[in-house]
Amino acid sequence: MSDPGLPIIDVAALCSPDFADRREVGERIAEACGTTGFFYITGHGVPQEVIDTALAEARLFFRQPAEAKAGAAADARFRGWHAIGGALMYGASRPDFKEFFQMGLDLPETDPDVLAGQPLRGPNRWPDGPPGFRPAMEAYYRETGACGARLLRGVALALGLPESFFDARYAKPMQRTQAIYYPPQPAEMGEDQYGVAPHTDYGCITLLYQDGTGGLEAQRLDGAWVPAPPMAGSFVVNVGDLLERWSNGRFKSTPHRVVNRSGQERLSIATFYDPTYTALVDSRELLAALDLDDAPNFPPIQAGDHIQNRIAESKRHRQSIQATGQAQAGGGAAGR
Ligand SMILES: O=C(O)CCC(=O)C(=O)O
Ligand SMILES: [Fe+2]
Repeated sequence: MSDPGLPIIDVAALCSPDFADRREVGERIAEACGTTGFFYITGHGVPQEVIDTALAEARLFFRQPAEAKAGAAADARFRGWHAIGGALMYGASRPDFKEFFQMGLDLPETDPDVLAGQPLRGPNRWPDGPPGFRPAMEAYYRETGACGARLLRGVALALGLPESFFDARYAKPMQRTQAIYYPPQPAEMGEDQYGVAPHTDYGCITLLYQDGTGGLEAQRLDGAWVPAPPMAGSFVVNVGDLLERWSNGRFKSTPHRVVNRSGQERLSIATFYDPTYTALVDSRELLAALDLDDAPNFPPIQAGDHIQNRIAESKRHRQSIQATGQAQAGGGAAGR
């Protein structure tokens, strides 16, 4: 296992009955989040079989012809399959060279939040095949969500907050789990063609499992881009915008990107583990809890509104690029 130069944290002790053990993990998380905002976790408790099965089934799903995948074409809530050309990061000049399948908290049409038209809420959308895809993705969603909840207890400790701080704010999480497929990228596409253009994640924390291909890069505080290569059995975790806001800027939402220069296909599965839509992200809570006089660096915002705003921003950007004829691929919907 080569040293990726980013912190590797064994988080198994977050489940220890001994508070001192849990606090020690919190300290390591504080160190990582306060610097790169990008780290690897081991001892995460997600069974390897669940990960391997989800990767294998996702690979089978993506390798199908477009017509088969179109049966689960993304709806207005972003659930389902997004074809290539569907995502354009704010500031990028070309759509990301990737396709993806997104699922979230599976809510029936009769759910009060769905009835009220809360953005991104609703039932998942499934393709006809492969038959193992749905159960594999559902297991992955469940396990990585549980892992996200455990990890957030460590993040709370890292911020000097009660361990349970995030629990109530995740009663109905905006978890989005996304299988992402990067086709082999022809070299002639040039340097400004990204798998995912530089961006920060919109929510709190992201847990990412990547196959062995490589291509993910994170930006250090000094501006340098460093590789975050695959490390078998571990997740890459990064801080998103909402955690930066909640922490009043102590933890940074780290820019990252994917450049697939391998000549091979690449597969990853990201879980954006984000709060209830209506959870108020207010850094004054942290300042009060820690008895600090610092001024809040961000105005309070509803978690879902921030995520929705960033998706809308990315969509507007895509439309303006397409209007000026710069984009090489089109269709689908922007964002995640
Ligand atoms: O596929 C990856 O390695 C990263 C994907 C990513 O950063 C994203 O979708 O936000
Ligand atoms: Fe990302």
